[in-house]
Amino acid sequence: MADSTGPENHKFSLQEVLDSFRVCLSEDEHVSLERYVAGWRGLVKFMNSLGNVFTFISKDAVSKIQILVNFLNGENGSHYVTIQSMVKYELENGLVDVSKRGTHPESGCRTLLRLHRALRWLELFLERLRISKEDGKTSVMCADAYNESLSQHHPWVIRKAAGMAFCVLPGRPTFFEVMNVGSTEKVVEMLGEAVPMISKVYKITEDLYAQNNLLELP
Ligand SMILES: CCCCCCCCCCCCC/C=C/[C@@H](O)[C@H](COP(=O)(O)O)NC(=O)CCCCCCCCCCCCCCC
Repeated sequence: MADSTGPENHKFSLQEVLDSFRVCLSEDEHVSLERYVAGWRGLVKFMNSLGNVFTFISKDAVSKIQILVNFLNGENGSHYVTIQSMVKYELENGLVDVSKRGTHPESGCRTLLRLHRALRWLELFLERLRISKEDGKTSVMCADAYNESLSQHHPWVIRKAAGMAFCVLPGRPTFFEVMNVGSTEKVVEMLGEAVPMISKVYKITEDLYAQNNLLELP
């Protein structure tokens, strides 16, 4: 009998989540917003399964995901099919606050930029996890990845709170177990495939934002 439980109910695997970032790319390197957002949804679910201390992080991610979902389901949804079409549509129609926050504080472009910056953190963190040894500390990997990327965009108080959350991250064995991918070898293999895909999505988005001068949107 076919599995009728659907992706929401069957046992959570990080592999499926990371797959979203593979399938969000079309052959001509357009990035599907719906699948990008689906990837983030899965990541948030994973993060929530690690404990309540991460709620302040996931809340922010969830509200950003929701903003994008509203655009996707809204009357102009056809312009939000890919990140490329979203950028074009919002810029051509003056829907982005470019230098300071004004009439469009929650544009798709600035909202996605926040997730995009966090994707760089994810890429760096997963790569550290992939090459880590048995006694590797997830808190250190996470903090190093954060300091090298996302932290540069955060004020002191957020950096402090993030640092505290990292300290209570579960250790590498628990982390690998919660991923629900299988043996350590399997996890490493899965990460070996996922990280380059995430890098690719990151790079395409980064280039698109750079070409349109969108990397510092308020
Ligand atoms: C698994 C450990 C989770 C560590 C997550 C590391 C990221 C730390 C980010 C701390 C963000 C704190 C919340 C607030 C952020 C906002 O101020 C800030 C700016 O927004 P604004 O311009 O609208 O004001 N927002 C952001 O930068 C967006 C942050 C989005 C964070 C999403 C993190 C999701 C992490 C998913 C974890 C999955 C781990 C999988 C690993 C196997």
